[in-house]
Amino acid sequence: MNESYEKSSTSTACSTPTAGALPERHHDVSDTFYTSQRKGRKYVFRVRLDINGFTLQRESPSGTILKEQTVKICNIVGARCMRLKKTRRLAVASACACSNGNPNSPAASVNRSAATPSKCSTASKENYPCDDGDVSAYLYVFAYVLKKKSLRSEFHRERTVLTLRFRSFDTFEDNMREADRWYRALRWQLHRTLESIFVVRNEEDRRRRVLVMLNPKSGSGNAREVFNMHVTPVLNEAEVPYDLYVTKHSNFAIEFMSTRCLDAWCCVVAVGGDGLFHEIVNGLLQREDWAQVLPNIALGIIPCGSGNGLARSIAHGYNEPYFSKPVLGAALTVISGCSSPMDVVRVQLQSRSLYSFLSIGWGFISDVDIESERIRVLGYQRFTIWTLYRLANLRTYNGKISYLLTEQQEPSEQEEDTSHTPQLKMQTSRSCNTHIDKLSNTTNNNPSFHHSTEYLPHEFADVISLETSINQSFRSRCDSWLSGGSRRSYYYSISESIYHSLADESDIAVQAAIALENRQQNFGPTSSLPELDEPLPEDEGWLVEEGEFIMMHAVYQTHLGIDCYFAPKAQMNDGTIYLILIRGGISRPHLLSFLYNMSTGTHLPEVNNEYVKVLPVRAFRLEPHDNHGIITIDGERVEFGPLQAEVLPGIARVMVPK
Ligand SMILES: Nc1ncnc2c1ncn2[C@@H]1O[C@H](COP(=O)(O)OP(=O)(O)OP(=O)(O)O)[C@@H](O)[C@H]1O
Repeated sequence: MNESYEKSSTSTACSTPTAGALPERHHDVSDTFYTSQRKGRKYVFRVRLDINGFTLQRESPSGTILKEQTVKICNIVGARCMRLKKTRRLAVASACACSNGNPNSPAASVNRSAATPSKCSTASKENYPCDDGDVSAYLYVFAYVLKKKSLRSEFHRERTVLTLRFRSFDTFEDNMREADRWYRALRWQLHRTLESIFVVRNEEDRRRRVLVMLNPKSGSGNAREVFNMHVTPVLNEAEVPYDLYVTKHSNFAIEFMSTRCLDAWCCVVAVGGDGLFHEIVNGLLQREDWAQVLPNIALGIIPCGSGNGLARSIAHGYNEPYFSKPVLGAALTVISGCSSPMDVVRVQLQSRSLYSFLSIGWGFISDVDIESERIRVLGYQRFTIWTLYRLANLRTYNGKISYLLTEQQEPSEQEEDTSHTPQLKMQTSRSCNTHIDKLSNTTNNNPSFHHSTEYLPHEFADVISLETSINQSFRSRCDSWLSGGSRRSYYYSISESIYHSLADESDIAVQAAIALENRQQNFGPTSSLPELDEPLPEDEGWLVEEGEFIMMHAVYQTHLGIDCYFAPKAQMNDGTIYLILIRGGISRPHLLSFLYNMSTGTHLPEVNNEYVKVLPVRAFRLEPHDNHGIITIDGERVEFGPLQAEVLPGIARVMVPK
């Protein structure tokens, strides 16, 4: 959807172009625009931008308001001021049109200009053919609005471009100043809704960027294409600077996160599955300075794996549509600037301890998760197929599970109210495309941008792909994000980068794993549990379940996968592990019904019964009596044997939708 409005040449308000920043207490802007349609009818619009977003009021000639539309600030990701690239024919045909779908309309041209944008500066005139007679400046506002196709259908996000055309003044420069004033007002409003994690307290602080960690082997192996095609356009629209690292082997992300200086980044986004996110969390908690780093770095995920339990749980928890465009929703989450505390579970195995954000499994579900790896090529379907196979060949496991029940708590109110943080300065508060700076030669406020390659150690330098940067030109960014396959863009395309994945058994991958194990020290919060080989204290209320089990699954997010609504009561930071036990002896139809209903979250009994139990706990210990079986943590296989786990409420921060 695109909407285009032209600034009336008879505008009344705010018609004096102002070059500098807006005064702090006056960031609302309003003006009169008009649209005209093919049949020649003109509509007058009052357009206002304030803390709520854009309000567009259509007026009758007598000044009565006929219709009001809003584009909410929470749905707006960014804006661009540009000079429209068009041929003379289009210039004539498109004047002031706002008709949707009109190929000649400026709005329709937005999409084309996204492909070859006319960078709006005097210099750009030389590079791009412009209609010399048109001195208009355009403000394109990008929003992703919640829509429903029909009453019955699910909500989905639809990209909307609102186009405002400024042409009250005789020169392009003056019109651009006016467009830029609106642009700055919008940036101001957008920044007000950001959390402190995305802002710096004073101008001396180092500018920080988004660290993107991408696993090219996630899911069906198309994470790079997904990122290029669906994520970078959104990051660019929102002017979010980022650095992309493509993992070379497993444990790459652990190594990176645990050993590198992370000062350059305000958040880490995993483009992959839960396994990659697990590596990121564990890498961070293997740092000696974890206590300083963890609260100051938000963690995000773009779902490209085969399970995607965390991404689904985040979307579910915030009523964000997931199924139509999961990657788009996650990309919008990343740029939302919002984060929430998230529980992490500390797991003690016999040989080491590690951290988990999703689940610990023993038995049926873990068997399916790991054994179905051999049919990974089928994507998410591999789980369904292997579930049926395991059901036909049911196994039971003998063991003892001890646990400490928890009181159900309200989620902690740790989120700061940062909606009004005027003393803070947004890290990305200056756009590289604020052409007005070039036009008016205002270099004084130019912060010195640090390109993060300066923080790169040599061994990682070859995997960075300089996809985008706030100080690169818009043109080069477009080249890089438009298509990994296009000829023009291949210089920037990561598919042409020197990245080569390494097989797990390759020398480098093996050496990396050994180095990691040798170096592995566990920092992170200290455990409140006794050592794994020590008895549990009798006076602390530990309870025990013992015997034959089909499975034990401990979960702390709502979803284990996109359609596995496993723990409906779980919340991101409720300090609770949901321990779900299925005992041996359960009938196959009962088990089948449990498994079948997992997709709707109706598989758990209201009241625990002989075979199925749901136990909200804060810690537990698993002691298998067999010497074989599969144990998974966050869907990844770990050593088989006894383990114990305890919840660390809200110690990490995860990026969430607005
Ligand atoms: N370049 C790589 N080559 C091979 N394996 C890798 C590479 N990068 C990461 N890995 C490993 O791949 C494993 C799985 O990755 P990831 O979680 O991203 O995808 P997935 O398993 O398909 O998704 P999910 O965990 O949601 O099921 C991780 O444990 C990680 O260690």
